[in-house]
Amino acid sequence: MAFFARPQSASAAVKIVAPSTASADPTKTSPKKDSTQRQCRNILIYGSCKFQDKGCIYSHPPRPTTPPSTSTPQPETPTSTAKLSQAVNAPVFVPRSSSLPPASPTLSRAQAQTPPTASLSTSPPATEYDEHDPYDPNYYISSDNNGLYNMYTPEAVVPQMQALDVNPYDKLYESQFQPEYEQSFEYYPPQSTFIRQPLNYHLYSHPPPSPPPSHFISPNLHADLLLRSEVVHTAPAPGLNLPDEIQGYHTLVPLESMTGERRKFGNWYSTVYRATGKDSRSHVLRRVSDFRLAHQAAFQSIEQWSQLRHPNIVSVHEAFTTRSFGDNSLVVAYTYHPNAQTLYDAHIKPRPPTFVHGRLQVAQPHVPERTLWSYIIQIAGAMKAAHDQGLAVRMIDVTKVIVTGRNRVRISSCGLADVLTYNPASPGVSVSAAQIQEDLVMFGKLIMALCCNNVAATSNFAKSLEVVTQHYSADLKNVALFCLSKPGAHKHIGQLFDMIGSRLLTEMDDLQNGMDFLEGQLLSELENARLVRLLTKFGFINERPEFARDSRWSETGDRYIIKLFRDYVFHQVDERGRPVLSLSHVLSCLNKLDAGTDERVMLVSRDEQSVLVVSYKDIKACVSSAFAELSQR
Ligand SMILES: Nc1ncnc2c1ncn2[C@@H]1O[C@H](COP(=O)(O)OP(=O)(O)OP(=O)(O)O)[C@@H](O)[C@H]1O
Repeated sequence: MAFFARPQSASAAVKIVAPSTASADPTKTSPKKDSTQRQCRNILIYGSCKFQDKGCIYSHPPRPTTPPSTSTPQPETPTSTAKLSQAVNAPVFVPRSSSLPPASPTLSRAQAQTPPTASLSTSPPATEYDEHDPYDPNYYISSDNNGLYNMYTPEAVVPQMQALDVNPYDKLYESQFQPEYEQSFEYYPPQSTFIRQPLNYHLYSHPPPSPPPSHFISPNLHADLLLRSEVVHTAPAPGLNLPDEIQGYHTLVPLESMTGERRKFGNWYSTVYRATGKDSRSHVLRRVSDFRLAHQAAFQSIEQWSQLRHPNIVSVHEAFTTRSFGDNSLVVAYTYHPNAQTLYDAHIKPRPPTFVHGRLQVAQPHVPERTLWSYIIQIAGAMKAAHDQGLAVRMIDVTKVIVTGRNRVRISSCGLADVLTYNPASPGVSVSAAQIQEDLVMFGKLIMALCCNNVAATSNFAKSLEVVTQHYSADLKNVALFCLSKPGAHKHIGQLFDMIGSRLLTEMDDLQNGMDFLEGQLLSELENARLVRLLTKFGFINERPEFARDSRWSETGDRYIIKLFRDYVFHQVDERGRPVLSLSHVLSCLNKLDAGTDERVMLVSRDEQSVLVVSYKDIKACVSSAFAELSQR
């Protein structure tokens, strides 16, 4: 016999509690007690009973005029329909946070609340049992039918549980506990007694049959982002004798080797440092040593560059002079892009020979054309933005364009050349036509250098053009030739976009695909913070040592629900008793809990004596109220 406790509210939760053997249900009384209602066996066997008038306690119906029928008597008409229909509306669990008192999940309290009319003793008579397939624990294991699993959604589970008082164990129970006297006679209608269910582990919701969605970003992206965040924390090598602080920037770390071969920046040497600014963020300081600023007006261009924001230009913040390095230095501060490398380092720098297909090879692979087009479009876009603002880039070089992500390039060191080559004779920052043309030529040289893997590609122009023709499309060659062609009054960067029309579309497609990919990756991590918060709450609430002896804390009300839910999420076993270690199941349960969905879940106590059907919404209320209670203590 099982009970559906009468609801005290309109809660959606249904409580199903296993019966106590000490139940007072009249249907479970010993069969001996109603023996006077039963027909005497002697009547059946011999046709009469010689003890009929001498105290036989069984009933002795008058002799029939016709022989008694040998057919099996019809079972009692079940009166369960009405009772079951009441049980349908029998929710009981009310979260503690609600105004009504919670239903106790403990057996005794549940029994106290249980109206006899909702009893599962209204189960169909035994004759109906035979229509059911016998319980086969391996049935679900061997089946790969997806629809089968769908049957065990929480919605489907409740009615199934109610119908589950039919199983072959009934017979076992009967054979063990019915007196032999009654066992040998099928004449007597079987008693409606509760049969203890073996716990059906199949009724736990299974993980989805389809492969679970990924809950984490791809390992490559993860490694890339991790590296970037790690790089920010690298410490400077000792003994560099760098200033502790300059103009509010501190913790300087050089981003390039201070020794070995160094290229000149115009007539000067420059050194790039990472430094932490007043805003606690990392910045790049490009220092030009031994530069004496003659005119403060030279900083005007820096002002203008600092207002230009473009995705392919490293943002300029400020410029100043300093003697902190022991000389007269000019410093320009830029945005820091962790783990960036120059185009030179990425594609041109000679690499040590490597084994390819078992052979030692030194050949530098050519930059793929698609990548080159992407670079060209990005740099051209940056140049156009600068030119439109009346600024010339003046430093378009493979060592001054940095790669800051997958195929993502930015022009670094903008504005520096303006300060270094400031001419007081032509004040103002308006860009001259010659500088614009100069930018285009520099751009042409950069394309040639990337195509030929050689910074000095244009010094042997004919040979370089041959390489370009051999490895790249005519469109690419035309773009390089256009940039390197003679300056003209009407030659400008906008014309380049007219030449590469369809390539722009390809680049746009790639960009959007990249965005889709990143959004997908973001989506997979979207819930993680919420789940950590939830798990933290569980950690705070479950099994607190100071309440270990306080059964009111852990074994009743909200905390009990949380405890059972914790078991449901983490401590499930499969039908063979093996732990279910499905991350997908954990994440899906926790997500539903955090969302507080109306979906119901079946929680089973550890002793398998109580079953609660509770919605995630209710469990969420339990967690909130238990946590609130904790935080108020
Ligand atoms: N804004 C930036 N964010 C992060 N790293 C940068 C930034 N600007 C430059 N770097 C890095 O600093 C290092 C030095 O840059 P630099 O422009 O000096 O290149 P270089 O190849 O050393 O040229 P040069 O020999 O002229 O100094 C490079 O590794 C580059 O990737």
